[in-house]
Amino acid sequence: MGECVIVSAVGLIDRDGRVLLTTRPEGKDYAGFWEFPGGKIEDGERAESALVRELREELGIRTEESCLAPFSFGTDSDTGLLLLLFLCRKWDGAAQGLEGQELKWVAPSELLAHDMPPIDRPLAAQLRDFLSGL
Ligand SMILES: Nc1nc2c([nH]c(=O)n2[C@H]2C[C@H](O)[C@@H](COP(=O)(O)OP(=O)(O)OP(=O)(O)O)O2)c(=O)[nH]1
Repeated sequence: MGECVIVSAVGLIDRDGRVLLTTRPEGKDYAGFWEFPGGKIEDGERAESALVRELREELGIRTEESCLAPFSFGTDSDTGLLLLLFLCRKWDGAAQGLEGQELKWVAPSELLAHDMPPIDRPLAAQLRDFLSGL
């Protein structure tokens, strides 16, 4: 049994109700797949501070822990990955792909039309339903 890797990720929701997806960089797991921005939580780090840090490093936007609302989580039994998905509607700055990743603001109904790692698909479906008021 391998280690549990915990990842914090976020559904950033803009004023039009669209969600930001970004591509996974070349050379990493699931390269080219669409994902929610975020990354691994470092030793001793809180889930929310990891996200605030990742959003600054990867997208150049600033947010605060109090702007991150826990939404859902998913697990991958093959890899032991635990993905914590937060939602955020408030940040400063315009998101840019600082690590060469592509960015796309996606309508909730279009989320599942994107290739995503398996752990993301049920989360994307929940998010679509939540944003559509189902
Ligand atoms: N950020 C993010 N990672 C995801 C998602 N879905 C999913 O399976 N993952 C996986 C891919 C990776 O195995 C892991 C995240 O690791 P990462 O590569 O982004 O983390 P990191 O920036 O700390 O990377 P590194 O230290 O390994 O370079 O979670 C998702 O929606 N967002």
